[in-house]
Amino acid sequence: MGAIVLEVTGLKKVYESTGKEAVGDLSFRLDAGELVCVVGPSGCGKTTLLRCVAGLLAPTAGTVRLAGVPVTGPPDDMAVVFQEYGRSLFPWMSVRRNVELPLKEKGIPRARRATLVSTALAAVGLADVAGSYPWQLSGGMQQRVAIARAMAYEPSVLLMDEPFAAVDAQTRAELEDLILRVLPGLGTTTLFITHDIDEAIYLGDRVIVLSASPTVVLDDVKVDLPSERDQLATRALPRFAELRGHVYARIQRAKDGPENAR
Ligand SMILES: Nc1ncnc2c1ncn2[C@@H]1O[C@H](COP(=O)(O)OP(=O)(O)OP(=O)(O)O)[C@@H](O)[C@H]1O
Repeated sequence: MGAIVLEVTGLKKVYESTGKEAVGDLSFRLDAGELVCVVGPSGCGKTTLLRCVAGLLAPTAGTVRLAGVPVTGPPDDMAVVFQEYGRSLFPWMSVRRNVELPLKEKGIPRARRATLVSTALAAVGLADVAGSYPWQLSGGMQQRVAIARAMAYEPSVLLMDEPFAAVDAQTRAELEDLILRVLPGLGTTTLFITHDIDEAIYLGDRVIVLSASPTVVLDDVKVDLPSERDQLATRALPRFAELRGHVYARIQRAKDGPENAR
């Protein structure tokens, strides 16, 4: 494996307004180029974790390091794809402009921007709707625009917060395969949050299982399936079923809280 790209150490988050301890004590690391999925019971602090990693929320204790540098605000070389595609795209900007905007802010020259935008839109199969507006597209297409925007940005780390939770099952499978197809070529390190155990195993090199809140890491499961994944063949493998059973059992126990889950 490559160098450690993302390192979370002793992360704790207490929301001061309510006194709620959303994240208890989390530590894990991601190596260069890995796609690591995070699963856990509902309300266990997955989104809180992602916001702390993204530098959008200050942790109460602990650190997040990106290539060894502590994260104290949104890092330049990180991109985030949220679940709510409807709210993450600007409705008054064309698809092309939406994808281009962060590249402008990054200071990338016009010609290079045009190449990056065209390449990303072609990779997600949206080259022919570059001039359309987000509200003219289906939900799945809008989420593909958000993925293209993240890809074009060429981040060293990509964070995805239940990005496919709001699309139908068929679109979801297509978007999962899109991720598997495009990310390896970018060399991006990805933290992918999902509540779907099958999705976590299908996509991940590893699956990190979180306990109920206050959250700790219960398990860090290596997904030892062939790296070439296929919606039907991979999910039919006996090893896939074993991994699913293992993670499922972990989460069931995790619902009882960290002290009962080990
Ligand atoms: N801004 C906030 N202020 C106070 N409490 C919050 C805030 N955001 C989240 N919480 C609480 O922190 C806990 C963790 O919430 P979070 O959204 O991080 O969990 P989650 O695992 O992403 O949830 P889900 O699986 O339902 O998406 C919950 O009890 C939630 O109510």
